[in-house]
Amino acid sequence: MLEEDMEVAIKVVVVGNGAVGKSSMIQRYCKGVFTKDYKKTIGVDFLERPIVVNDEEVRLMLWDTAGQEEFDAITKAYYRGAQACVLVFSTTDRESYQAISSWREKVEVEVGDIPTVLVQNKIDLLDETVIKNEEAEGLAKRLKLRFYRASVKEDLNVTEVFKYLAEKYLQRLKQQTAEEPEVVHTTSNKMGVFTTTSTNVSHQSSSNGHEVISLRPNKQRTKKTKNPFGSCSLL
Ligand SMILES: Nc1nc2c(ncn2[C@@H]2O[C@H](COP(=O)(O)OP(=O)(O)OP(=O)(O)O)[C@@H](O)[C@H]2O)c(=O)[nH]1
Repeated sequence: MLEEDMEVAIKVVVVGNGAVGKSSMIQRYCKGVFTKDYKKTIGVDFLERPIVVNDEEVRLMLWDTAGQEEFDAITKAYYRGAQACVLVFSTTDRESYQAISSWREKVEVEVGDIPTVLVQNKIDLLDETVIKNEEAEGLAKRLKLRFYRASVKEDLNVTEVFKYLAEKYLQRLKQQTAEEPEVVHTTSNKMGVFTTTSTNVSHQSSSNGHEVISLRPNKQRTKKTKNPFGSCSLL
């Protein structure tokens, strides 16, 4: 167990070329909806969803970054403090597949090696695929990443992606805590990107610079989480 009665918040960045389905994935996961309209993300959006992983309460904070290079300067700033990453490409867009390594580098430069997953979205459009299965699997192997084929439209494998990342993150966190229990200390200003105003928040940083935001229990909030989408909010 992590510290009892603490809730861990994990900042997850979702990155990849424009129109691969990043916003749709986050909307699907946090709100349970899918829209056919394409609305280009300007800069960064953010939604959250609480989940329970191995009996731990975890709050996933999902950062939706713009895929267009014109927004690179803005989005890079938001990678800082990220604790997990989803790299997305589309079944019908070869360029988005070819760009994956460079997206990974952009994130790594800012935050180092964090739990990361590779997602091929839009597999409902497999008839129109421009990427062979072996190619996608080869990429995952080269990058040493868990690989999911998903369809946000059909709600295939979306939950699994985020569950995997949360598990992987908690696993690393426990390893670090077990190896170096004395280095968990409180910081006050590192996580400026989290705009929560709760007085029950404490920020912690572990030895490798990964950030842990622990939210002390807020009875009102934890009691009304029966609907997993109920407490999603767009900031
Ligand atoms: N067929 C199909 N279409 C999808 C799927 N996921 C997303 N789309 C569509 O793809 C288009 C782009 O989706 P977005 O979620 O806006 O893409 P994005 O990656 O956030 O794009 P940027 O904001 O430009 O970075 C929209 O028209 C979505 O409806 C899917 O699984 N299958």
